[in-house]
Amino acid sequence: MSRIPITLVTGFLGSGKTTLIAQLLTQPGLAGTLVVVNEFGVVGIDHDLLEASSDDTILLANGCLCCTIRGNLVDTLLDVQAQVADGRLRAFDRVVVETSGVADPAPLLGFLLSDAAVMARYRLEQVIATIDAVAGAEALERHPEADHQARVADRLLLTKTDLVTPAAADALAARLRGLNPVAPILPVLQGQIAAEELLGPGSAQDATAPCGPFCGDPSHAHEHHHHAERFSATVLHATQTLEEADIARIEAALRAWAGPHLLRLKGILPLRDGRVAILQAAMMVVHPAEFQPGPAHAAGRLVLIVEGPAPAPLLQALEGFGLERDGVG
Ligand SMILES: Nc1nc2c(ncn2[C@@H]2O[C@H](COP(=O)(O)OP(=O)(O)OP(=O)(O)O)[C@@H](O)[C@H]2O)c(=O)[nH]1
Repeated sequence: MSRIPITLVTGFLGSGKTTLIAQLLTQPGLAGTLVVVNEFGVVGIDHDLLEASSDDTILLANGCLCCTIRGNLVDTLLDVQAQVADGRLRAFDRVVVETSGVADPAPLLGFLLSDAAVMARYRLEQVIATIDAVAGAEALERHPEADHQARVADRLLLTKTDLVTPAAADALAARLRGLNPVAPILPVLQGQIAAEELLGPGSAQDATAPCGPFCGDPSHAHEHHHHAERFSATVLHATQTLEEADIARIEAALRAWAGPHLLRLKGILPLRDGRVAILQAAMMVVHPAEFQPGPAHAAGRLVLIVEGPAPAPLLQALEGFGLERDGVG
């Protein structure tokens, strides 16, 4: 059974998460989506769109399902699977989770990645953050949650650019690039974006993104480390293919070091046998590596987002596997 991809949509209060998701749901490709939201109705669902409901899960006319988080996200994700299994809920092939605007997504990623039952049925595809061009800079300044949301995202969506000058939007984009040098920044008006542009394999596996976490173009002057910042983003390039046993050793090195200082780690490492190993971690959780058939000439990358500078002993250990730091911190 193939695992169901999860896209986490994070972003500060009022930054346009609901607008984005509601717009995505109108697109035919997303008909089999289950949307999980924090509060009933936050997806702004027009009641005409509602077709049926079971417990607190509602079926929208376009075929999407929408449910509210009961207890915690892990319980909800397992519960909806149980509902599908016993026929109470129609099957779904994608999950979009709208997190609370004030939630720090890093612990949430940790919970997801650490739950074996969830990870057996689902896979974390990507994290999208909406950043409000009007209020975003202040939110980043005042709220560590907003800062974390921007740092851990695979894609940053700059919303409400119609309400600010191009110079202000550029200044915020530059700031975001400083916080998260590896995520592409996409301006989105009223949530209007083609699902294909946004969803899909996710950056951890998306070696072809124009300038994503795995941007390999040396002409892109990413600033990967910021001494003045509390956090650093470090990108390591794979200079060689690896054996499965090497991946186990890399996981062990990461486990020895993971902790609350680790906001997020994502990696795609090519193996000698043509597969790739996908690594993901957040906080103290290092999810067991997943092995997939790799795209030909997959460019291996590992991105570390940590509080403080990336620890030298870990970088040294990773260097032993041919993972070389991209740029100087
Ligand atoms: N002008 C303008 N308004 C927008 C845009 N995107 C969203 N909005 C408006 O911003 C307001 C907040 O958007 P929401 O989608 O509810 O934001 P949210 O992140 O889901 O908010 P919370 O659920 O409170 O965290 C709504 O009134 C939207 O219509 C945009 O690109 N331009």
